[in-house]
Amino acid sequence: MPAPQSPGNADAIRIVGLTKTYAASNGAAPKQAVKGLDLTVPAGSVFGLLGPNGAGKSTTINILAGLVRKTSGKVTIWGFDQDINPRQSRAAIGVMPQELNIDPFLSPRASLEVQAGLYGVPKRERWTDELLELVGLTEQAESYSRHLSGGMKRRLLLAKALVHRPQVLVLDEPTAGVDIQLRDMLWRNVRKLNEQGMTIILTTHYLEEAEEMCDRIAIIDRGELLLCEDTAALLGRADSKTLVVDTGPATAIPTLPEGVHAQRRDDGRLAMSYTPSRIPTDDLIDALRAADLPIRDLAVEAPDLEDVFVQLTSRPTR
Ligand SMILES: Nc1ncnc2c1ncn2[C@@H]1O[C@H](COP(=O)(O)OP(=O)(O)OP(=O)(O)O)[C@@H](O)[C@H]1O
Repeated sequence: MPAPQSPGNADAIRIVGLTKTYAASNGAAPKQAVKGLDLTVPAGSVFGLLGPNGAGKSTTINILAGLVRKTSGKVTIWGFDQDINPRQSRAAIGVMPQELNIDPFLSPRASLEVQAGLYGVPKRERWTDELLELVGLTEQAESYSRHLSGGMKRRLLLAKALVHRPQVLVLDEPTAGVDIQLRDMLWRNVRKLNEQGMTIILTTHYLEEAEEMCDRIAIIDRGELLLCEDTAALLGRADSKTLVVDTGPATAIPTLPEGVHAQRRDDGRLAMSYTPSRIPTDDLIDALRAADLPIRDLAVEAPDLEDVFVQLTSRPTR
């Protein structure tokens, strides 16, 4: 697949002042799902859009995909303003949705051909065989899609999102409820496509996955942006560490500096959580020595994205 052309600037997506209010229906009040969102996704990045349930992630993605009409704001995809150049901005993005919206009576090959037709991809520019190969559906190419397993349907959705060779690929919760093999296949493909120059945007509830895959992460909550940073910088924000020490057969917890939270883990090791900006690691070691505890082995556990997320939103992801 040829590397996507540059958008003429460094941003794959630019969102300015985006709002979305769903109209009142069935007695429910109008719902403002997105409240003035500003967001920029650099070209070539793997970008994570995270947030608790109801944060406005799907609404934002559906606006990018042209499936939901924004209330106000400006959305530019690969340099094309959605309002001024709707066709080009739509052609620059491919979306793998959460729902398995596949025509059960079409084969995977026919689904891809129909999708290519919808995007106006000329026959000679189609890459149906390559796509089937990419997602591992060559053998099932001519079967009815209704006979595919759930995992195979998801793979077909990925292929469908790619028929028009978009510069930006959006994956909405791509691994929710999928098995490890499919997850590995997805991430291998995502890495490959990204190496070829495609910008990837993904939402996920699995923070380890975001931490591993994304080089930049935005966290939104209640329709507003809480932060948008490189993953490494984001992880550096959490001012917490855990010192885990094998103190031998001892079970008592020694006197430790104030503010240290200590517990014995199931394997007998002493785990001490502390705030490194306030309590030097040395003070913990000194406290163990003062209590005559041997230090047979020790490890420092760094904070992960889950810690940062909970600190920022005061809620777990689910
Ligand atoms: N069609 C709709 N009509 C009315 N309200 C809606 C509609 N779609 C979403 N909402 C509301 O808008 C808010 C944002 O929803 P959205 O689906 O964008 O969040 P999300 O971050 O994707 O959440 P999740 O992680 O649960 O998928 C929620 O309060 C939701 O109930």
